[in-house]
Amino acid sequence: MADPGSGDLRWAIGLMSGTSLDGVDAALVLTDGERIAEYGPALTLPYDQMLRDRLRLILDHAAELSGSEVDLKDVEREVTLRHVEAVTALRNMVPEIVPEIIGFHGQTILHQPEKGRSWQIGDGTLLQEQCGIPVIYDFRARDLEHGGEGAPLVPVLHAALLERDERSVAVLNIGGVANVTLLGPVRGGIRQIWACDTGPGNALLDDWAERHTGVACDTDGALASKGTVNPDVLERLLDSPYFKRPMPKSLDRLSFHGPAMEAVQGLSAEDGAATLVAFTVEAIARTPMDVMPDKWLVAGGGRHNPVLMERLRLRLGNVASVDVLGWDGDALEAQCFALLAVRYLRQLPSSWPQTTGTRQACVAGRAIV
Ligand SMILES: Nc1ncnc2c1ncn2[C@@H]1O[C@H](COP(=O)(O)OP(=O)(O)OP(=O)(O)O)[C@@H](O)[C@H]1O
Ligand SMILES: CC(=O)N[C@H]1[C@@H]2OC[C@@H](O2)[C@@H](O)[C@@H]1O[C@H](C)C(=O)O
Repeated sequence: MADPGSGDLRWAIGLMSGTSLDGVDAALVLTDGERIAEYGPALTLPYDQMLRDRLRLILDHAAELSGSEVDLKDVEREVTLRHVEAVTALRNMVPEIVPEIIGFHGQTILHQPEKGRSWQIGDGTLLQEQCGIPVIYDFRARDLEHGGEGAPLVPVLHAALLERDERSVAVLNIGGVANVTLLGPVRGGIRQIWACDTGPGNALLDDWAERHTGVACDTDGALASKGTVNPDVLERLLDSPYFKRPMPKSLDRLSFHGPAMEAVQGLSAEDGAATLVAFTVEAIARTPMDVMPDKWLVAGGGRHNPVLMERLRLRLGNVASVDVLGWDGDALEAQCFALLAVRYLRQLPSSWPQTTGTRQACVAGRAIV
């Protein structure tokens, strides 16, 4: 429950639409930007197939776009309106709560940290006008300006939630892309935090499943559970300098797409799925880490895939879904952007050299009031 003595506590809405292109996650939390004092409701508003298809087309060609294309502007408006709907639905669940701020991530269509660029579409002004609540958005720009990767930003939330756990813990988010936050053991009241994107999450498997079954993901690991990992193909998939690079580092949804799809090309639907699951797991396991965690906690849609979870357990040992801690593993990223919005209001930093490679601690976001 909320600590009534904390003057900085605010109800904040966080909005995240991830690289899976599956829809908008929205969450309401009471936070001072340093901890979550109370959880409100959370929901996912799925994108319809037409919007998904249009987004995918844009994502596939984003590197060639200028930003002024009519179709891009139209999709950006559609995406923003889906976010307005998500805010409305969330507010209707708890009409007695008045949110003071919205943290709006937007939809990433291109992530090129090596060029100092990360492109999220979404119209913050339209969202603010439609919802009547101040909006914080453009969370990755300042980090990139200071030489950082612009991602991942979620470590600040993981660290806040695990403040009382003194052991070394790794929190995995397995969405379209997978990322890890590594929290070192607490020593003298201080703990080190490292982070990076580890490799693909579900995005390659989603594309493979869609190609072979027409369904947007390998639901409950149905394909992968019937397949066998092809070790030669797996080693080819892992033959990228990315996996040897030290943290911090980050990825675009399509970073491995072409070569990976080519590598699995000749495999059966089942063996391809099993091999892509193994790719996600092995990339996580091979991430260079200064400290080995005592346990691994898994958030994001990948934790719903039993084949992926079983393989993680076999490879890493102590693995559990974050839900065992009472967290909502589907809402964590949205909750993060609520926390980041309040951190912006208090001008607290949200990324550091060890989490994104930025030269200095950065306050994330830009305000529309
Ligand atoms: N029952 C299920 N079985 C298998 N996979 C599932 C299931 N439910 C969800 N997923 C996977 O989870 C993915 C969505 O995960 P999530 O919402 O965490 O991703 P995201 O937030 O869009 O991505 P990112 O974190 O990279 O931005 C789906 O695309 C699918 O691959
Ligand atoms: C550029 C971008 O949108 N990156 C996402 C993506 O999805 C997972 C992983 O790659 C992570 O780095 C990031 O999202 C989360 C919310 C983050 O910034 O922590």
